[in-house]
Amino acid sequence: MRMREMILFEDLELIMEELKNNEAFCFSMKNFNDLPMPWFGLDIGGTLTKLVYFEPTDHAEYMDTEDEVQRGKTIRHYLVHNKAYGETGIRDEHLQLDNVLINGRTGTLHFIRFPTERMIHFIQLVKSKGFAQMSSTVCATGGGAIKYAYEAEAELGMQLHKADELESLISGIEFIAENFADECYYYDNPLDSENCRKVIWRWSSARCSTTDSQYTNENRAESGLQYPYVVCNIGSGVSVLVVHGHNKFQRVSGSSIGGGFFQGMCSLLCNSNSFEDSIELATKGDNKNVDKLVGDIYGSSYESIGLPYDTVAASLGKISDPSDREHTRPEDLARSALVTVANNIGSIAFNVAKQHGIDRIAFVGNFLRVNPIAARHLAHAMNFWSKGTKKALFLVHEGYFGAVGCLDKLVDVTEMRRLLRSKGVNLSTEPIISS
Ligand SMILES: Nc1ncnc2c1ncn2[C@@H]1O[C@H](COP(=O)(O)OP(=O)(O)OP(=O)(O)O)[C@@H](O)[C@H]1O
Ligand SMILES: CC(C)(CO)[C@@H](O)C(=O)NCCC(=O)O
Repeated sequence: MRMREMILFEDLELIMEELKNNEAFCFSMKNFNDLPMPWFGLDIGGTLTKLVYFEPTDHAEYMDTEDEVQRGKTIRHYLVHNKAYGETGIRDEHLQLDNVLINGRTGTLHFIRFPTERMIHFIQLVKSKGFAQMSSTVCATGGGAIKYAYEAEAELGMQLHKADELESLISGIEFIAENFADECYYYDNPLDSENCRKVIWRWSSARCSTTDSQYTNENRAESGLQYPYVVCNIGSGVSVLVVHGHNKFQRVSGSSIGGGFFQGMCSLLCNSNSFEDSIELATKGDNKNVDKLVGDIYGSSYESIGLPYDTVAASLGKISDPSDREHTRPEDLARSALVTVANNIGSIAFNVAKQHGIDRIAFVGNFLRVNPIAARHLAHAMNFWSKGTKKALFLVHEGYFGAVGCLDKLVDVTEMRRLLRSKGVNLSTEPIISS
């Protein structure tokens, strides 16, 4: 088991080195030759579980077994024909990606999410629908891949291919952003309601070109997320990573004031029952009614240190007196919670980017789902504090990169097999070495 994880996640170069230097180094590719269709990537997070289903569309070319084709049909019937599963499962149809090439196979990526608190129920559902008996490849990441491993593996009688959540996150970002030109965007004039525009940011080409009317087609969007770049993942909690190259990254900072904190605050302060309700409230609110601004303290900007009049000086600073509570609107409180979380994360991400001399910061995670207010605040904060030198980038598939990335680990395996064969290395078909 250990050996399999090593092969899956260690750097390919390292394995090649090992093989060159140690003739006795022998391992089995049996398990990798045999990655039965269909493939699933599962990211079991602190709040949401993200399920990515890769549906092959090239059966004829690959002569999949009748069994595999049949399994595909059964899963399609349940997963792809529905947009909602029970009361809490949702398929994000607008994110579906067709003609994706993974591990040498072409197919469609489907994106599904449900609350992690339903995980045990999900395992039971998979069992009751008979999906567990079907041979398939399930890659899993996120804290829940460890926490629920026993239940999943014992109840379903299948083995999860486990992957580290941050490795998967970066792999997923790079895989999607390299393959889908319209994935990445930034905001021009983020806090200007009249002139705010989303602009596509090309990962690798020098030109921005799109026909999608929601985006402007500006040729001045130059190059995309080249190395190094910062990733700020805003899930339940926040992780900030510096990425120096392929498979080379470091988690340099984090914060517990993230998406979980926002929803917790809205639940307490505004009786909000869901993230969507909290966002709706925040959209109607004005944080200036409850937050104390620099202008409220100075009567103007604090120019000598560059703090504008409308910068929040103290979150919730206008409602410290108990008598203020009666007049406080839930909408304003929700907006304040949103802006506070966004500003705090913006400040951490900016300091990381500054400390490491990096200009591009990609913000991802489901806190940004249906949440342009937070994204625009982050964009403004990066722009303002860096005097326009650092850019906040956003990605369309927001919270799904971990799930895609753990699937994408299969690509490395195929690539490794190809490389080893090209070097004339004979692979053993003995069972995998453990230890
Ligand atoms: N439908 C939703 N239900 C609950 N939270 C949602 C929903 N949509 C967006 N969110 C926000 O997304 C956050 C979770 O984001 P994400 O799925 O990226 O993280 P996670 O993987 O659950 O957490 P972590 O990475 O910290 O383990 C929530 O805390 C909430 O702020
Ligand atoms: C614990 C994880 C990595 C789980 O995804 C995430 O929730 C997180 O980064 N939380 C913030 C922890 C911190 O304060 O650094």
